[in-house]
Amino acid sequence: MRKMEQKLRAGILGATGMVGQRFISLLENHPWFEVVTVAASERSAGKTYEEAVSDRWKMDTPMPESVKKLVVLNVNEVKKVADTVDLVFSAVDMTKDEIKAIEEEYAKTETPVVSNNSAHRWTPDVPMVVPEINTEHFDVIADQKKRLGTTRGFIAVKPNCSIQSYAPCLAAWKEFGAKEVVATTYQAISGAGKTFKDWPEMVENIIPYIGGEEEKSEQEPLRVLGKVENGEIVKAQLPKITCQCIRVPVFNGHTAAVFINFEKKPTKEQLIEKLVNFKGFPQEAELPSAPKQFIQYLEDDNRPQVKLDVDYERGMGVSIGRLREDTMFDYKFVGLSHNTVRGAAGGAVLCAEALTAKGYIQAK
Ligand SMILES: N[C@@H](CC=O)C(=O)O
Repeated sequence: MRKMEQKLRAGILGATGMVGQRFISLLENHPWFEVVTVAASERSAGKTYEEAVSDRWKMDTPMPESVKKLVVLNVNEVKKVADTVDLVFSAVDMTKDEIKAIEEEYAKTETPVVSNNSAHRWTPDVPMVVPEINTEHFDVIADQKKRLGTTRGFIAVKPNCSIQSYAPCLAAWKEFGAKEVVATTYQAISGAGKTFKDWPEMVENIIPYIGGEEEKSEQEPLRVLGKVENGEIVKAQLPKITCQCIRVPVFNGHTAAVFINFEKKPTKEQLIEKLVNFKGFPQEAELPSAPKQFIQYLEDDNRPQVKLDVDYERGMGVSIGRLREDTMFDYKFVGLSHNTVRGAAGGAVLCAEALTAKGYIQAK
């Protein structure tokens, strides 16, 4: 792993919410980034982070001492926040249009923005990256900077949490030409920023609707698998994906049950071999948050299980199991990933590490 002479100063936008808290806990003792600024809505501004969050801390590790006394800044005071940092992680909770605008404002202060939000996921010159799959999409940053009129400020995003338990398989199996995918996701309540305490109706319940989620789950893998053409990302045409997204009474961990057809049907052994050997830039560059093994394949019929497997590779790995031939499709399988680590803050931190290692983010 590369050593940093001086850590980069990081700010967290939307620091008091569930994903903001996850950023803070993942960045505790991070070798490259140090959280120096926390920003949130006007309601929290002026309080210490500890006061602003008080009994709303939802992580299973204690609030890091290093952030407790930081005074929360107003996220709308863009220049004031940007002046204190080298990059920001964004988990702001606003309308899509407001997020689009404020993330661009931050980029225009020459501050790289690495965002967990969906607002810019389809902006043509904004890369949406799973670092094991498509860091070549960072190439569009040069065109984005021209559009924004910046020299170092830009926006990069990570995709939705729901796709992380099956999209990596599609990338690993690219040479077999996946052509049709039917997926059902079983999504944890932390994806909605909730605990069972603040969402008691989810106890022993299933809700078959998550607003906007099915479109994201069907379309976003295609952008991740797409290519860069003339400074823009052009999405892949295949596979066709149809998806149902269901909220289940689990705290952390999104599971997906997937059926798949290929152009060239591989053997089960070939599929497993591709999964377990799949790696990318994070593993080659030994990025600090990279899982050593991105995808594990579990042979037992009763795996992956949320309780046993959600924290695989500190929540940064993906667990696949139950791969078998199907009567209507070529194969079916089950995938699991940690929705607030790999699927949210952890995915964004890995993205920022890849951007730093490739020279897109430096000290101001
Ligand atoms: N929208 C998702 C969160 C993913 O980023 C969910 O509700 O689970």
